[in-house]
Amino acid sequence: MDKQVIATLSASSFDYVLLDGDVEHPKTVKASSSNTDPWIKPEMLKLRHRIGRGAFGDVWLATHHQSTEDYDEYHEVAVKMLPLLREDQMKTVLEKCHELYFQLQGVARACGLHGISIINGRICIVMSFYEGSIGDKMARLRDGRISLLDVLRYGINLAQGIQELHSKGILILNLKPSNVLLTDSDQAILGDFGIPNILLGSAFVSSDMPNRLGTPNYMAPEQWQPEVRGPISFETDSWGFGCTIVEMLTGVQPWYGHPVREMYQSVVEKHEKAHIPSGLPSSIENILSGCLEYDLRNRPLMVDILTVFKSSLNALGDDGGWRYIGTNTVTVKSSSTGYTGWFLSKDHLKVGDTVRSRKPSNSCRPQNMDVPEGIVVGLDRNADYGFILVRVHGVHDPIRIHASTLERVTNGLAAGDWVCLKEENENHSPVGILHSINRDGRVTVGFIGLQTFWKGNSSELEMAESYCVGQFVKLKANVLSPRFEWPRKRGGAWAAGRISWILPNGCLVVKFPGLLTFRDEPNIFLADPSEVYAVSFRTCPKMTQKYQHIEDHHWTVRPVLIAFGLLTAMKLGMLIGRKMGRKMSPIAIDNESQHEDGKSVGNPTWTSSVANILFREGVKLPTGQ
Ligand SMILES: Nc1ncnc2c1ncn2[C@@H]1O[C@H](COP(=O)(O)OP(=O)(O)OP(=O)(O)O)[C@@H](O)[C@H]1O
Repeated sequence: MDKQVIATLSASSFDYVLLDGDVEHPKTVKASSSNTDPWIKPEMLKLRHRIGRGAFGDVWLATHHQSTEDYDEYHEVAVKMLPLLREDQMKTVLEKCHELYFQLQGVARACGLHGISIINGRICIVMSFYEGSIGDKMARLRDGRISLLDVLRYGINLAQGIQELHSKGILILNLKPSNVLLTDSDQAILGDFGIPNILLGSAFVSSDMPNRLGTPNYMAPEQWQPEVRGPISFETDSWGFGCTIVEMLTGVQPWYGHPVREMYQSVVEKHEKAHIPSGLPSSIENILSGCLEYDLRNRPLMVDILTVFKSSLNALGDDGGWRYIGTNTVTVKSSSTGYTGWFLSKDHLKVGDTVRSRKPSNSCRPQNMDVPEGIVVGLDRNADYGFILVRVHGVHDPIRIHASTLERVTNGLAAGDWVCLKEENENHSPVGILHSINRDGRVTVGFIGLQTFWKGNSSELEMAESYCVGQFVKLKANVLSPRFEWPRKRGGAWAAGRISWILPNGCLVVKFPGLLTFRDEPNIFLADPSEVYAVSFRTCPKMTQKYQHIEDHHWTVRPVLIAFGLLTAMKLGMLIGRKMGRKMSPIAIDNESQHEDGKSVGNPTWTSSVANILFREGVKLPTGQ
């Protein structure tokens, strides 16, 4: 028999007990109630009809009855009923909801949260009711497209709401037009506050509930498998925002009609993205393509989005048409370094910072180390991304250099460095990538095994071996059961693979060009950087290992080598045969002619040249010749 959850909410935590009972017909729900309590007694809620059914539960239109000695009020509310959870998950989810309730107090641009209840054993999030969403508005339009003017207006409202939640550390992870609600004054309001995140890891009673961190059409590459391809971060919402805006502009949902598996393949494996319509103002096109960058570090933050949307709205003419007001200050992607302007804008240099030349993205060695180490002594205030003055040891005058070519080094570390924890933690890979380091030493690191950033201090980290795209790697001999599947060659030895991509948590995407695969067999594998070592032609000690390394480059090496060997042997055989034939036949003919007419007997020129050839070829002449 199912158990009935009885919950008591207080400002600090939820207390709950489980009693035997029918979850569909709860007997009693005991709860404390005060002004600061999010708890709403279920009998105070009257569900009227269901508005919609989403992947993370149903939304109902309901009436909330509030009464005190002085007043009796009835409010229309929307109730999000979460899926039925297993008993052991209830407490965790209730605690998360409780925390969310207090975090959302005072947030202006997100749907108001009235409280939390439990009806029929299901956790209910009680929200303000709005007449409709952007999704509903699009559904009513003939072509489903929203005008650029309205897209910018709604986009600004939405970015403000997301920014408010981000400032409280909340990730939304479920941005889409149906989760952007519209007020009576046609303002956009954020209608979801990270419900996928609240439910992540929960065991649902119904097995068809997706254990997914969002709605597939809008999910960023790292969102599909945050522990493997993560971490999820604020920039994950930039992807969802980008998809939402593209849908508003085109009237077409990203990956519409595609099965979930195909969406995964397109976004995660093939690095595909929603199509940005052409003809947009360049600043909007630029920011949208930034939102849809595969590597989250290259995406803009909400603050960048807000700036661009606001300036683009100002640039719109009174008729809603586009008016040119200048070029965008942020470059899309630097061709020399491979970093986007959004990546570079995440850290601003200050006087006194220690800096060094920035490595090109995904490179192991710096291309030019103009500045191995220097101190910023002056900033060019006239340009956003201007030049700075750097004092370099041994150079008399400060060097004037572009800020984008430098990175800040704090306590010996810079964002992008490969690091490992001094004290190993079994929950995640020991090796990861540093994403940020504050001047006071606080760091965020992406590690395989963690869904979000590891946060700590630089004193807990040390440098680790770095990897780059193009390197060949092999599994370490002492790794008996690797974190990810790794292919073996004929004979059972681990194959060597080539790094084709590096994920933000240091996870290596490895291709095996030397592996002959058949139709459904994968040729792309993942690797934990702590479990592999780099192999190169130079470091292979023996000839056979060098050959094996070449063979690992491509599956055709062995067949081509065999074919080449056979061809050489055949050619050599034919050459010798031809030469032998040429040499033997005149002797035979001549011997015969000698017997027949005796004309050639005693021809010294012929006999000596034949003898020479035969001697060179090592053929023994019969005695007497
Ligand atoms: N506070 C609200 N007021 C009015 N309508 C709402 C409110 N919250 C959600 N809705 C509407 O209810 C419908 C269902 O919402 P719900 O969020 O459950 O579905 P979804 O967004 O499709 O899925 P998901 O569970 O992934 O969020 C949507 O059309 C949404 O616009």
